[in-house]
Amino acid sequence: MSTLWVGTSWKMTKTLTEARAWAEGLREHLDTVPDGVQPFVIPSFTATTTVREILGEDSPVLLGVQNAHWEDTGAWTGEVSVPQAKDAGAQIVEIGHSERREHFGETVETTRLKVAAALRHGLTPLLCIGESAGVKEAGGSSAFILEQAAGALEGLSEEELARVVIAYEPIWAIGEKGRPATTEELREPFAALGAQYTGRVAGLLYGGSVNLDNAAELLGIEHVTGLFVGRTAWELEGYLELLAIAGRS
Ligand SMILES: O=C[C@H](O)COP(=O)(O)O
Repeated sequence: MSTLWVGTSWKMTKTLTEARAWAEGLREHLDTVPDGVQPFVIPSFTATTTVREILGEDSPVLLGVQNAHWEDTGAWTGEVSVPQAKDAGAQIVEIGHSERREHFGETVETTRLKVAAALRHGLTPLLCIGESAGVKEAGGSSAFILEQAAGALEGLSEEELARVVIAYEPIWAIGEKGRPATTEELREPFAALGAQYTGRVAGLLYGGSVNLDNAAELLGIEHVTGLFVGRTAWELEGYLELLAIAGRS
């Protein structure tokens, strides 16, 4: 059985006090992380080093950042580079989340550059893809996400591809304004992604309104090898329960 990845991005939430409490709580419960489950947490940049220090250097919990620039250094005010993220303790770089595509001009081209930068520095790119409600209604979900993925992963060798994690997060299913996807709705896009990427990438995750009631069912969809979670995992209890659910899947 392949590893099940179960992780959370905190998006733009949590003070350092809150980040500390969550990370310390997780550290205390590490013995409950089931075998075969790969936990990861992606805090705001401000909490990266704090969470790294609390979890420790050799933690089984992987640590990520929510974005990083494709250049290693330079005059890019407001940006953080992959080497800087690595220096702060990150092992994963989240790339292309729909909120970044919508609000911050992320494109297929910038996701490609960022995937390459993460790989160049030995970090795991967590590439997010997902279609809008309009694309879904027009019947174009699978073609759209395959194009996003192919564009971002263009030119990679099989060895490099094997280090990439893909998270399929339909925009219509994400966040407060989203609605949970049904397993029926997800079967076709995952079949399309699976046909291309199962066995070639490190993980094929689902994200978007994952909760304690739908997590097991989502993990049962063919080709799904993990969950990428927002709100449900922001409370540590929710995250621990998701890890336990994955352990039973
Ligand atoms: O990064 C996580 C996803 O955007 C999902 O967020 P959500 O679980 O709150 O819908």
